[in-house]
Amino acid sequence: MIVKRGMNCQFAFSGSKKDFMLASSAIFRRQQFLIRSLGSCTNQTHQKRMQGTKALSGTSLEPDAEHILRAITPTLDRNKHKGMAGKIAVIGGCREYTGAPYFAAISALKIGADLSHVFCTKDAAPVIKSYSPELIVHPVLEESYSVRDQDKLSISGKILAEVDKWMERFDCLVVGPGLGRDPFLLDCVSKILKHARQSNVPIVIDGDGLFLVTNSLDLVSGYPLAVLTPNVNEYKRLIQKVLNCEVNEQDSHEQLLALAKGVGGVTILQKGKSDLISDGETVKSVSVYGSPRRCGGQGDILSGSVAVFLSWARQHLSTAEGGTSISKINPTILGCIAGSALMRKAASLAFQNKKRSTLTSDIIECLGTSLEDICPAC
Ligand SMILES: NC(=O)C1=CN([C@@H]2O[C@H](COP(=O)(O)OP(=O)(O)OC[C@H]3O[C@@H](n4cnc5c(N)ncnc54)[C@H](OP(=O)(O)O)[C@@H]3O)[C@@H](O)[C@H]2O)[C@@H](O)CC1
Ligand SMILES: Nc1ncnc2c1ncn2[C@@H]1O[C@H](COP(=O)(O)OP(=O)(O)OP(=O)(O)O)[C@@H](O)[C@H]1O
Ligand SMILES: [Mg+2]
Repeated sequence: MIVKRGMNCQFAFSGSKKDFMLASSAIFRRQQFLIRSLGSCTNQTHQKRMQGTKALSGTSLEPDAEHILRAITPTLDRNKHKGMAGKIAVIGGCREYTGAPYFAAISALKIGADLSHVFCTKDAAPVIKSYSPELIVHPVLEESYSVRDQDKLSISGKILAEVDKWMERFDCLVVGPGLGRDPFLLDCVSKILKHARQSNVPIVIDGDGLFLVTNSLDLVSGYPLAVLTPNVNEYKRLIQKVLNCEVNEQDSHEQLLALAKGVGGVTILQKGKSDLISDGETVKSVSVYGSPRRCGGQGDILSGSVAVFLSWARQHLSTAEGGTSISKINPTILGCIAGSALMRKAASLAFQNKKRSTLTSDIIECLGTSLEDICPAC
């Protein structure tokens, strides 16, 4: 029996010494937990207050992501026509991977883009179409095994022409989810990247797209509308290639800044426990609590989300009258902050509902509610 005497927590205890130790250590742990919780509440309140004043000033590391989400998400207006809320294209999807391009493309729609295209290999297309009738799927890419050497030049020309027909209409490309690493296919995608760049179309590069650009940095170097979204492995490869050293976790901000500068000022979103974002000028961090589930495909949701928010940020900045509080921030950075914060909020919500069985599709189902919470549609 435990009797609590007053506030100083002394106990009358009947039982063995071992029982007493166990019980008191449990109480001690509970007390510590409460103290930590109080501390973190105070910290959070303090942090919120700080965010209110500093978040958008460019000096704060952790920006007010909700404010950014509210500012850049377009209103729903009956005068708008189809396409005005964003047209996104994902270049990815091969024999092995059909989930990744689907996750990226459907996430873009679930957040609020009007049209989402997927350019994938011929084998992957019927599979991706069967996941969703909402996606516009182009079975245009080819892998080496299906192309004779003598046909490569003409086929690559046809692929490029097919993508070019659409290029100028897209607000953003996502290149790489489930793309695979076939050399002929990657060669065609290099050409698509060059055309996108010539047309000033923003590009989010993820997954195997990062494998491609890490080996051919010229494809993105110096292009301010390029966003790279590396995971731990992809980041390591980029650091080795660009800075010729190993990842340094002690100086992670400085190293990310140097990496983004080293690739000519592209924006890099380094995914992890906290997401770190830099364009070579500034570093921002998104640490909104996400989910402890690490199922595959969450990076794909992120790349589709960043594509939408980056398009919306550009649209917002081009139409905003005078200086809004975020008008001086690079739209690629705004897109990354918004995409990362929403993805993490949705992951947290999905985990509350599904716990260990949380899957990527559960997180996608929470994207709408999570955005609605921050930024109601009406
Ligand atoms: N459903 C689908 O279609 C999906 C398809 N996807 C597509 O797959 C393609 C390849 O992408 P990727 O992410 O598997 O390749 P990459 O980063 O080289 O990792 C390879 C290996 O590295 C390891 N590893 C990974 N993270 C680590 C970490 N944090 N810390 C330590 N180790 C870590 C881990 O190896 P392991 O633990 O098994 O040794 C992992 O298996 C790409 O196109 C992508 O879009 C995915 O989007 C998922 C959903
Ligand atoms: N340790 C972590 N804690 C919380 N969130 C994390 C953690 N690691 C990654 N994330 C979040 O999960 C998302 C996907 O990151 P991840 O590193 O899993 O990408 P990925 O490996 O490219 O995923 P994919 O399986 O789609 O290829 C990011 O938004 C990131 O913020
Ligand atoms: Mg990935």
